[in-house]
Amino acid sequence: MSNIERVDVAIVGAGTAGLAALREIRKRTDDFVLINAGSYGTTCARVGCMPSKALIAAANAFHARTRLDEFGIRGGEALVADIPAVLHRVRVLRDHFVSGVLKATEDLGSRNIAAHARLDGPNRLIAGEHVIEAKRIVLAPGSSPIVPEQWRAFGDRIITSDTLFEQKDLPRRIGVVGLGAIGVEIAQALARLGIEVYGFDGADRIAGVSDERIAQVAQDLLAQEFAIHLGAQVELAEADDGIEMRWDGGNVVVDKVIASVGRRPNLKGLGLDTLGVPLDDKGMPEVDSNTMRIGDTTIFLAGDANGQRPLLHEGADDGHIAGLNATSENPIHLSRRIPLSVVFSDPQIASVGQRAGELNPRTILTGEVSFARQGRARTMQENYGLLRLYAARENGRLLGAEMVAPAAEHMGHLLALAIGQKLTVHDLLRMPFYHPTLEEGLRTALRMIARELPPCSISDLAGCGPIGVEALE
Ligand SMILES: Cc1cc2nc3c(=O)[nH]c(=O)nc-3n(C[C@H](O)[C@H](O)[C@H](O)COP(=O)(O)OP(=O)(O)OC[C@H]3O[C@@H](n4cnc5c(N)ncnc54)[C@H](O)[C@@H]3O)c2cc1C
Ligand SMILES: NC(=O)c1ccc[n+]([C@@H]2O[C@H](COP(=O)([O-])OP(=O)(O)OC[C@H]3O[C@@H](n4cnc5c(N)ncnc54)[C@H](O)[C@@H]3O)[C@@H](O)[C@H]2O)c1
Repeated sequence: MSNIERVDVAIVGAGTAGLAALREIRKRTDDFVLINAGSYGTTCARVGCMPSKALIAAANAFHARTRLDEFGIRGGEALVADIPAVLHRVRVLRDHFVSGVLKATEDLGSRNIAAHARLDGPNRLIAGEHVIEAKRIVLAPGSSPIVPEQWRAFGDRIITSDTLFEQKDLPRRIGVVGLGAIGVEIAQALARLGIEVYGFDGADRIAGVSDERIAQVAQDLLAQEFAIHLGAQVELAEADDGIEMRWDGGNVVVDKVIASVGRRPNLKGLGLDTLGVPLDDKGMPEVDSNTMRIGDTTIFLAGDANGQRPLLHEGADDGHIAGLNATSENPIHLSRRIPLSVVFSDPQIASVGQRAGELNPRTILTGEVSFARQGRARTMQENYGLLRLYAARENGRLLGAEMVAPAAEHMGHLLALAIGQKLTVHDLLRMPFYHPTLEEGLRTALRMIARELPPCSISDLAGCGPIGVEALE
């Protein structure tokens, strides 16, 4: 072991959260080290957000052929998905995104240590040959896919998001266990590329949707593309021609199984037990989400590793807050953004603000729109899905929304702004709704709530009732 190295700040993990912390820390001090185990380039760019979206885009492009006939365009059935080429493109894009991320650390020299770090008390880290004493420490070690122990016997026939994008080709039949964000996105993409997909979830709703109606519509739509079994406990067994998936109610043989049953914070071996703070049964300390501080220590836990909001933009915010606090004398408390999540299925599944399950049905008004007959959605042949808005009964303030809808990513952002600005349904109805747009569907849902509220003036323009002509609504 070398001598003790003393620094102001040590960052553990060069993922999105760690790099966001690094950006803040570099503005204030050069006296830091960054320690990263394994590959650089971040989970998001290497094996997460970006390669998954590249795969989804290819799948959606191929799937478009199934609607061409209805547009009057012939010959779509002759198109072929060249899976190795699809996967190659995913990796080319992935490499491009990773190379962009690598620039953030290339000039760090000896301040960048490639090693696994563990705490050895509140201010000390052991990282390979290095012993580092730091006044403040930002821990941002991320999370890893969970693979049930008994499945490990199936070797590389069990795929996770860590290995999916490395595949050179894909087999004919794939089981997907866990239909959260990852499972839903990947299962639909693979099905659209022509693979027989069998999806399972132990819960009774997909993609963590809390609104029962939205969950049902999402499930019905996705079930048109691949088999969905909910409330299913799946067991795997060796079969002559693959892996047999058994559940209460049936069995099917597949070639490979994707484990998408969640991700676990990388806390094992991190030495949190040396901090002298209470840990819960998962080994997680209490973390203040406005400072990212662990208890009253000088240690900050950011990103997926704290298990609070395992999303890219939230991890970046965590890192930013942790980086600020790791270089500040007095704690800086920052408020968090309006919750927003988007699952990139087609249609997209999104939630913004408070979810149905978090609200008291007696104190809210609900408005909804089905996109089945919505004008613009019909012109694009994307006329499916449902959006539900929740507003406070007492004053019409928008509280949240859940949706499975075309362009949900855009409506989700618009609604997040409205909720953040504490706008009411009447305020929203005063904005222009261009014709013909999907946002006109949003207006329908807003009007539904407005009808339950006392009128706010003689006319709030868009709030006046529907015209009653489908193509104009
Ligand atoms: C398939 C997939 C798709 C996703 N899609 C989206 C999406 O569309 N939108 C979205 O918002 N989010 C998405 N996410 C989630 C998003 O990728 C994560 O929330 C985000 O990448 C977490 O960043 P992080 O900095 O916490 O962790 P990471 O980026 O994983 O960084 C952690 C780093 O710490 C290192 N490390 C771990 N332990 C140690 C240690 N002891 N010592 C030193 N280094 C260590 C790791 O090797 C890693 O380099 C997706 C995730 C996956 C897997
Ligand atoms: N578009 C996005 O924003 C996006 C995309 C992918 C991932 N992510 C992030 O990555 C994180 C991890 O995603 P994920 O989908 O792996 O986790 P998740 O926790 O969202 O979903 C896991 C699913 O697996 C199910 N499950 C758990 N154990 C099971 C079992 N034994 N059998 C059957 N089903 C089981 C759960 O009921 C749940 O529906 C998410 O929390 C999300 O924040 C986000």
